[in-house]
Amino acid sequence: MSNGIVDMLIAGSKEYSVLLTDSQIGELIKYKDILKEWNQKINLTAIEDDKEIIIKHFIDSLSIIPYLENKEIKLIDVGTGGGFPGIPIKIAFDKINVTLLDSLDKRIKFLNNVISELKLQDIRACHGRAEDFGMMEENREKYDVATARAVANLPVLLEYCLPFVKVGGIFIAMKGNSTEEVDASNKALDVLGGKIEKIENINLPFTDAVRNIVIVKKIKSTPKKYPRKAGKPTKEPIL
Ligand SMILES: C[S@@+](CC[C@H](N)C(=O)[O-])C[C@H]1O[C@@H](n2cnc3c(N)ncnc32)[C@H](O)[C@@H]1O
Repeated sequence: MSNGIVDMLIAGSKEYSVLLTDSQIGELIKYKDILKEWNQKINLTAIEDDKEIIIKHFIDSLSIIPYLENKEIKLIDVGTGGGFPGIPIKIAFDKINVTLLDSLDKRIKFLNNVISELKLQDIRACHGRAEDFGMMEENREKYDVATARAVANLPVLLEYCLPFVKVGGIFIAMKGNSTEEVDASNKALDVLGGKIEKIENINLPFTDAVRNIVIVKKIKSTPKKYPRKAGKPTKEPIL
């Protein structure tokens, strides 16, 4: 294990007040190795360098932990891809119950392999589209938190994610510069039952990059007709 990347992981996560144990660090490094190995066979990430994986995938994923309540919450990560932010959050914050959702089955196979290799508990990887999954009774308004990073623009993401969130829960969108998307989201927020609680600008450690964390509070139940059928939210966003 290279000390350079371990030091980076420790220092970077500390910036977000996340103090990793030796065993959590070991799990993250093992996850990185499995990610790199599977990335040779299936497209999981364009980022292949160890340090870049640590910073742009792991530390970035951990940046939302300060916004989670410190109790046994249920979280769904929509469009999780290679497991971001859901898997680093699960590793660093063990008491959380995580559902990873993605529409590409080969990514789900990878995620199931990570879950079994790391012996992670209270986490499942599901193959499906947010539009279909969010209509199922067992998923509808059943989560305290929904997250999404690099999946779609905010009006579309609100339609994908708010149906999963209980009234009183939150949706956390991880964005670059979110100003235009936030401006375009008033109607979607109103229709789907959300309200922007805050937008945090945070610096990604070891880089000049600024990230926007958009926290949307679910203030009323989402009408049953949303999400609309698969593909419709992107083709005709609620604007
Ligand atoms: C650019 S990747 C981002 C992956 C990961 N969140 C990250 O930040 O590295 C977007 C992922 O969202 C998934 N996706 C896109 N639309 C989706 C939908 N409607 N329902 C579920 N997954 C979706 C894609 O299959 C892809 O894995």
